[in-house]
Amino acid sequence: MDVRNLHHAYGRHAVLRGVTLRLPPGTLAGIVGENGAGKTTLLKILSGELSPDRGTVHHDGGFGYCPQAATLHDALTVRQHLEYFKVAYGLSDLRRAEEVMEVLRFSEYADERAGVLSGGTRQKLNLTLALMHDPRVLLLDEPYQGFDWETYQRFWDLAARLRENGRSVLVVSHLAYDAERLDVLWRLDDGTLYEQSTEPAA
Ligand SMILES: Nc1ncnc2c1ncn2[C@@H]1O[C@H](COP(=O)(O)OP(=O)(O)OP(=O)(O)O)[C@@H](O)[C@H]1O
Repeated sequence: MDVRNLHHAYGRHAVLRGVTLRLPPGTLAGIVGENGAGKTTLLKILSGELSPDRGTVHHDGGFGYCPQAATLHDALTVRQHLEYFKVAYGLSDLRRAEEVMEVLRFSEYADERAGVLSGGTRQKLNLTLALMHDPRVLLLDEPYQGFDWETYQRFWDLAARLRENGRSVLVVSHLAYDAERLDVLWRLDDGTLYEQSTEPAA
């Protein structure tokens, strides 16, 4: 994914003022920024949901987008969500979805309706839906929100595996999480990205 000089404003409020980044295959990258810094705006532009005022986004091949607010249908079960997305993605089976569910340990919820799931389990489903077609580029907005510690660790194992398989993963969060797991970390501040060290603090 190659992103050049993105600018975006809501009315007179300039949120992005020249964002440039490159995500080569096999990269695990992070963007942190305070509330309102423009992280979601940037992800919406990268995913194509929003057109930038200026700048370009190039990527070759499919991508998965895990938005901050889970877009689930409360009346449908977990399995029905998977079947729906299987058709939408044109997949022949649910093998990959089942693998992700195993890793995140929520296979036993397959027949539960989304409306009765806990926040963390909803987020697991949200993540599975973004990953089940094995996209080349993954855009994840606060992906571990509501996860307990063990699930949080499993999330990072999953991200590391994707990276080993040549996928590009971009994790966006307001927290300066475990930076040493990342190849590159940027801070979004005042509409621009600043590269941060990923070395553990001494
Ligand atoms: N549709 C919109 N119309 C007008 N202003 C908006 C709109 N969406 C976002 N904004 C404003 O743009 C700024 C950036 O919002 P954005 O949601 O991208 O930030 P964020 O970094 O994702 O924040 P958070 O960490 O709180 O989720 C905020 O000041 C927000 O109020």
